[in-house]
Amino acid sequence: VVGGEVAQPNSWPWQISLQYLSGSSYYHTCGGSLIRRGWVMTAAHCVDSQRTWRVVLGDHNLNSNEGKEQIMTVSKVYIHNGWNSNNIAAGNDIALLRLSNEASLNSAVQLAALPPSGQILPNNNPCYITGWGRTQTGGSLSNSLKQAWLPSVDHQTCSSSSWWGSSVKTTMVCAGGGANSGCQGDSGGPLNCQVNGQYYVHGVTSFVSSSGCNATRKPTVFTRVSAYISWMNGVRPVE
Ligand SMILES: C[C@H](NC(=O)[C@H](CCCC[NH3+])NC(=O)C(F)(F)F)C(=O)Nc1ccc(C(F)(F)F)cc1
Repeated sequence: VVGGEVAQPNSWPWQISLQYLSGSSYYHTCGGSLIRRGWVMTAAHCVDSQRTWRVVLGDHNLNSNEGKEQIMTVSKVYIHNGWNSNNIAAGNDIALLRLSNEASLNSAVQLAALPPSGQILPNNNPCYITGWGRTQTGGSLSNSLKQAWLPSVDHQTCSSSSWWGSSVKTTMVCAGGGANSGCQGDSGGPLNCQVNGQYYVHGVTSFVSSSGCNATRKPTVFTRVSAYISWMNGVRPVE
């Protein structure tokens, strides 16, 4: 997250850290959202390589044990059939992770609220991006979870020629476009948008400009969660 501030610990209790095993250590690579006690929603581009994954719930500072963490291994990865790793602009950058155990829900670990199928946010809807991603273009990951104010940008604006043009599809949500943005390491994490006083996860962080995370008129682009509700229900039959 470029800009914004360090979040109050556990104030986004559905945010998870997706980590991969390298040698004898695990490393943060992406964010995600807990959507059922045994299921995490993340980006397909985060998990389209063969790795040993784990999910950390209830975390704030990735480098210290604060006692609220729950560490889960991943038993199965479900990547959207329409995902093409050579064409992120085609969309479908969404995946579900089946956890090996069910999370215990408490003040630090909660389920994300998902929007109704098909819901489209108006322009400039209040939203926050959260994540442990780079804090500057080319910078390092954040040790502590960050949040940044990132109001939604409607499709008409976001797909205009001086913005993202045809790289942005209607199955995506744009947000920001100014000094604040997502950045590498925030992928897969939530865009948390306030609707009628409650936060819903409307986006899965997908891409930013290759010329810089917070490039002007290149808002952070998210997979639009409301376009994938039925796909998710098909993957994980409602428990
Ligand atoms: C460096 C930048 N990285 C990204 O945007 C990566 C996703 C990369 C997936 C492929 N390895 N995502 C992020 O950094 C995220 F945190 F914002 F989500 C990037 O590649 N951006 C980008 C690439 C292609 C296109 C497009 F296809 F539209 F031409 C748009 C943006």
